[in-house]
Parts: sequence; C-alpha cells; structure tokens
Amino acid sequence: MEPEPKQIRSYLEEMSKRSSALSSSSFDDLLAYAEPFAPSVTISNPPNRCLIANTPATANEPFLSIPFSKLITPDTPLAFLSQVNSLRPPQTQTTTHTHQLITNSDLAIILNLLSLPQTHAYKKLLPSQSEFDAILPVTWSSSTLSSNLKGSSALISEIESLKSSLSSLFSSVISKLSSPTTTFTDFLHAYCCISSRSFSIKDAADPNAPPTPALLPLIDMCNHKRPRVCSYKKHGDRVVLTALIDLKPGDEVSITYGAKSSSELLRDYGFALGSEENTEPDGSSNDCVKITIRDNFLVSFRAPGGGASYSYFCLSEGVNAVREKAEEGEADFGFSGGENGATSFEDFEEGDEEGEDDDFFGDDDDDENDGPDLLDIVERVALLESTLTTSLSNYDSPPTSSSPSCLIVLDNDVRIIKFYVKVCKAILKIAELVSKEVSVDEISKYLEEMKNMTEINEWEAVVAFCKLKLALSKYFC
Ligand SMILES: C[S@@+](CC[C@H](N)C(=O)[O-])C[C@H]1O[C@@H](n2cnc3c(N)ncnc32)[C@H](O)[C@@H]1O
Repeated sequence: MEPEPKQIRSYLEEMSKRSSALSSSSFDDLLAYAEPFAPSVTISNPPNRCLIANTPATANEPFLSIPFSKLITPDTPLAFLSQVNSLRPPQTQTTTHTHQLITNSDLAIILNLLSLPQTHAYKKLLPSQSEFDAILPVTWSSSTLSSNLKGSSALISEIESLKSSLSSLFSSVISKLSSPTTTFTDFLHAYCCISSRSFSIKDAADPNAPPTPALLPLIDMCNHKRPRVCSYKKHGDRVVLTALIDLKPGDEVSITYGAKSSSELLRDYGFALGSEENTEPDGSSNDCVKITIRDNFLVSFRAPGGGASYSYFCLSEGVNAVREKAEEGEADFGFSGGENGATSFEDFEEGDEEGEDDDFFGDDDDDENDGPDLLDIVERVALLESTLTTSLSNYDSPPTSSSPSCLIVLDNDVRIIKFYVKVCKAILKIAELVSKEVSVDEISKYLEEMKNMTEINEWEAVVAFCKLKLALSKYFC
C-alpha cells in the first residue's frame, strides 16, 4: 500500500531532525565533509563564486571527496515516486517539448532540501532568491521575458511552461507533502537550486547504472568550464572529484555541466557562453543546429563554427510548421512524432551512436530515386525556409536585450536561423534548375559559382542534402 501524504511528511520531518545535527554555518563546516582528505580550497567572492585551489593538485589523482551520505538525493521511501505521480497533474502541452520539464526525482530532491533546517551548513551557503532573480529566466515576469528574449518565442514559451508547471506542482504536490509552512517562494528557491546546482553522478564501479541526480555540497561550488578541468564520480561511499590536469595554488577548480547550448545554459543555470567558449574539446560548437539525414551515415547541417548540435529552440517553429503540413496531408514525413503533434526535444538532440535520429525530411529508402519524392521534399524545404524567414523578422536586427546572457542566446538564434535560410534557398535554387532540365554540365557550372558565393559549412549542408535527399550526386564533381 502506498504511504499517505502525511506519512511522507513525517518521514521528511524525521530527516530534518537528523540533519539538524549537522547544522553549522560556514564554508569550513562544509569543507569538513571532505575529511579526512580535505584539500586546501577557498571560494572566491560573489557574484560569481568559484572554488579555488590553495594547494597543488596532480592530474588524475583524487583532489577532493565527500561521503555520499552528505548529498541531497531523491532518496525517499520506496513508494514516494508513485505517490508523486498520483498527485501531479497531467502535463499540459504548452511547450514544443514532450519530456517532463520537472521530473519526480527533481521533486524528491526539492522536498528533501526543503526539509533541511535553515541553519544547515549547505543551506546557508546557497545563493539567495535575489541572486537567482537576477539571472534565472524562470523567475522573470512575462514582460521581462519577452523584452529580454525578444524574438526567441520557442524559448520564451518553454520558460512560461516551466513557470506554470511550478505553480501547479506547488499546489498539487509540494503543499501536500512538505511542511504546512512551506510557501511558493520557498519552493521556487528550492527549484532554482536544483536547476542550477544539481548534477548527475555516475558510479565508477558500474558505468551502465543510471546516474544519481543530487545536490553536491562543496563540489557544486565549481563553475562550468570547457575543456574539463575536473570530473566527479561515485567511488564506493564517496563522490570523488579528480583533477584532470595539474592545478597550481590559485587555479580555479571547475567542472563541466555537459555539452549544452547557450539556450539551455541560460534556462537552467542563468548564464550563456559566447560561441568561442561554448565549444567542445573536439572543436564542435554547442550552439549550432543540425538536422540529421539518416542514410548509411549521418550528415549534420552545421551552422558556422561548429559540428554536433544541441541548440534547437530557434528551429522549433519551422519544424512545427512542416510537421503540421505533414499531418494535414497523407504523406509520411518521417517524424517520430511527439504527443499532440508537437516537435519533441529528441528531434533535435544529438543522435545516439546507433544513428537513431529522426529523419527530418522524409523517407530515404531509395536515395537514387529522385522521382515522385522530389516535389514533396522541395515543398518541405520551401515551407521551412518561409517559416524561418518569418521567425527571423521577430528578432530586432541586430538583437537587443538588457541581459548580456540573453543577448548571446539571441545572437546565436539569429546566426543559426540565417544559416538555415541560406541553406534552404540554395537547395530550392538547385531544385529549380534541375526541374528546368538544363544539361548536367550547365548545372555543374552554376553550382561551382554558387559554391564560391557560399560559406563552406553552408555549402557542405547543401551538398549533403542534395546528394542524399534529392539524389543529385551527378551534378557535384
Ligand atoms: C553549481 S553553481 C557554481 C557555483 C556558483 N558560482 C556559486 O556561487 O555557488 C552554478 C552557477 O554558477 C554560475 N556559473 C557557473 N559557471 C559559470 C560560467 N562559466 N560563467 C558564468 N557563470 C557561471 C551560474 O550562476 C550558475 O547558476
């Protein structure tokens, strides 16, 4: 039988009593978690605190570790997650995404964080709500959102969805399971903490085990940086932070929050990185969008400056338009399809190793067959191009925002949309030439001229698309 909300509440109260034994107030008390191997580290001053090494660290040797028991995890009575499931309202589809924006594990961590006393060492070092208000879009009013992110309507609607999920989760789940004195403001603060400071911890002994999401005292003082300076994993009953390069006294001890687009960094952590900084060690940018064509191999359409892509918000509208069109007609456009016909996040995510990406522009069973499919594909490209052109007109030119992080996101959006508009236009032009049945030589000559007028990444995208989807290999030498 599932526990009643009041049983959960008493469990959380019990936890709270136990953890008050840990109460203390300073960074040194938090550092004591790392005993008996505490290194000498300090934190720099706000606004952008970070962890600084006071002693040298050697590459590939453990630098700092804390017992797993000091983490704030979703660890709860067994039936807790199904309890949350029965309380939470069905997800309303107001977003372009179909995944749950706030998971049950997030909620469990939030409840555990809320149950800690204010005097707890970890809680005392958390940023204040006003610090979160300054950076995290989920705390902004609708008018601030629309002026700071003018043009980026898919990102705005994503954040609005998050805001409305928070309101409904507070009334349906949190108010029932946490202390009766918990206010929405407490909940919002706890959400901002897990959004910007919870990390997934992999178990070194079992790489296939699902990672544990948790708030990581001390280690969460590390800022995000590429390339990776330190990494963390669970080893036995401790989480161990290992330096990957030698560190000298005074060096920043940073980790990586993962390969994320600037839109995602802004949404979850409240900062964004310029395109140079938001680059993976292999040189690929996280701020470009790929549309993958599945064939014997994967082909990415690349925005300038990058390879694999994680940024997708600015393309959502174009893709949704194409999808809607597909649903009106009988054609199979090859989408995997999110619920309610919305484009799923996965449509844009980096494909997995097995090449399971959705085929964006339709079936490619027979790429040498450019007969009946051609018009259909050209129509989709034309629709994508016109929808993207309309989206572009919603941004200021050049984009403006009073938030520097938002400005980075808007600049990226515009750069990526312009890239796709150019790619689409070139594909349409080529399709038009081919339909006029001019000679192969003439078309090849025209393509050579076009190539010289196009950025190399754009041209790669055009060629890849034409060869694979329009079977126009013969025109490209
Ligand atoms: C896990 S905390 C890191 C420690 C944090 N600076 C603190 O004061 O506790 C994540 C927050 O640090 C800041 N941050 C982390 N990496 C950053 C970076 N590369 N640039 C700007 N801010 C960053 C953001 O405010 C983010 O929400």
